[in-house]
Amino acid sequence: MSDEQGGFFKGLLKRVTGAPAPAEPPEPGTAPPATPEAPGFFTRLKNGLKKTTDGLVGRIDALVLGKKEINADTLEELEEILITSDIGVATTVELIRALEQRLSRQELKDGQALKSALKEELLSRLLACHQSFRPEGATPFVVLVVGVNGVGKTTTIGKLAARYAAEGKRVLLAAGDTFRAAAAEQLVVWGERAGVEVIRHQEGADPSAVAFDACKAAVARKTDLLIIDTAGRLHTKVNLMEEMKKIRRVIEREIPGAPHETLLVLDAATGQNALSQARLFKEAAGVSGLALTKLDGTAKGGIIVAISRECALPVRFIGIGESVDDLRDFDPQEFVNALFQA
Ligand SMILES: Nc1nc2c(ncn2[C@@H]2O[C@H](COP(=O)(O)OP(=O)(O)OP(=O)(O)O)[C@@H](O)[C@H]2O)c(=O)[nH]1
Repeated sequence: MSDEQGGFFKGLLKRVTGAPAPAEPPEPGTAPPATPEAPGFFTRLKNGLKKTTDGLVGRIDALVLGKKEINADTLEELEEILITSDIGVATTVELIRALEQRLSRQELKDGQALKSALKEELLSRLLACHQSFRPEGATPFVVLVVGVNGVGKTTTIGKLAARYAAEGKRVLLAAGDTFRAAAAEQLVVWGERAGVEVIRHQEGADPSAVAFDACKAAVARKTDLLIIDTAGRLHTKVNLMEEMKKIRRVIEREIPGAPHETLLVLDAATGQNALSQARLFKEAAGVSGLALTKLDGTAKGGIIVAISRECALPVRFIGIGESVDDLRDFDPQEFVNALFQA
């Protein structure tokens, strides 16, 4: 079993066996203990972003602590913090320029004002290219999911299938990753859990043939949402990129206007690497939206700002854990609030 499979099945096992033990009955005459509420998504988001918060906001706090005034030197030090928090050089330069202007307008009186100004500037950049994912306006609505291996594509598809099936949509999955039999198995497990069918072929089959069959089946079954997985292909392999173009051509021919979304899945923990994958895939694969996974447990969450700003692509979803409800619509306001632990 590969590490990825191992991780997947371990995650599954954890979920299966991780149910809390039945509570002891309360002592006679005592009130039953209050059942702790499962933490809400915002709390989980805050917890998930903790490392990024510590690395970014924590260092800003340390920078301004005890400072009587914010000046050009403070902004220079802030520049270094932003760059090393994976916000990216281009976006950092832009942010620092905006803060310099605020400084010259005497708007940055103290550390708190600096933090608030930075929060506003980050938010406005995230909002500039924000657009939520709405699988509407076409039946079937076809989503092609791309990205290098191990970033969380299959998991993301599984989570989306579960969510939209629960909303009452007719969902169909296609196991276009025919390079690894385990990839299709993994998708089938997610499909079973969500009560969603999976179109799959033998290992080594032509992924375009899977896409073709899936499109035909989706039209025949009046599916609302068809999600097509692809192999974890490396952007350096030209032939694999060509194959992705072939899959697109097949989909376009079968369902005019499709794919309606080409979702690039990126592992946030890979930082600058995720940014270069986004640049390459954007051109080669016609990416229209992004899913940033594994924001939990990484200090590199700032990459979300760099990617959405520098690639001008909307972040549709963020992943903050392995369980089914750890994939959420990306909400810029909620994200910056969680980042600044507001
Ligand atoms: N902590 C955390 N783990 C995640 C998240 N999303 C996915 N994972 C884990 O990342 C690992 C890889 O996920 P997969 O979905 O198998 O990745 P993939 O891109 O489909 O990989 P290939 O099938 O090899 O192409 C699994 O162990 C997932 O449980 C997330 O948001 N947070």
